[in-house]
Amino acid sequence: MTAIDTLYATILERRAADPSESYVAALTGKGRAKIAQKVGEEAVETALAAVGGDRAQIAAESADLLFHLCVLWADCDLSPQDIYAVLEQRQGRSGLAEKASRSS
Ligand SMILES: N=c1c2ncn([C@@H]3O[C@H](COP(=O)(O)OP(=O)(O)OP(=O)(O)O)[C@@H](O)[C@H]3O)c2ncn1[C@@H]1O[C@H](COP(=O)(O)O)[C@@H](O)[C@H]1O
Repeated sequence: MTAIDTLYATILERRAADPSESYVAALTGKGRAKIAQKVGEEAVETALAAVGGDRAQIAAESADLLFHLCVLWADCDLSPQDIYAVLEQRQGRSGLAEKASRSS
């Protein structure tokens, strides 16, 4: 099990928790648009940290991003395995071939 699988399992458990005791439950209760907004904010913070070049900050922002992405997947009824399956389908294919297939 990867750290993402473990985190995702925790998120599934916490979705139905008391929102006053659980960030996952509180954010989930605000709806998918709010979760998606948080993913966007954390992605920007990760990108800005990368430009700044502080490796510890990049790692911390990346962890925030992955966490919020997992909350979003859970809300969309997608599991990490669904994402891994897409990544595995792309394994061994050139990124340029992938790009060409998307634009055709
Ligand atoms: N990995 C995380 C994790 N990463 C980040 N965060 C929270 O994500 C929030 C987002 O950070 P921001 O700086 O954007 O803060 P904010 O101002 O509080 O956010 P908003 O008010 O805008 O929503 C912070 O409150 C962090 O604590 C996390 N909260 C929970 N987890 C994991 O989820 C598990 C369940 O958490 P609870 O649901 O709180 O029990 C925990 O045990 C952890 O394993």
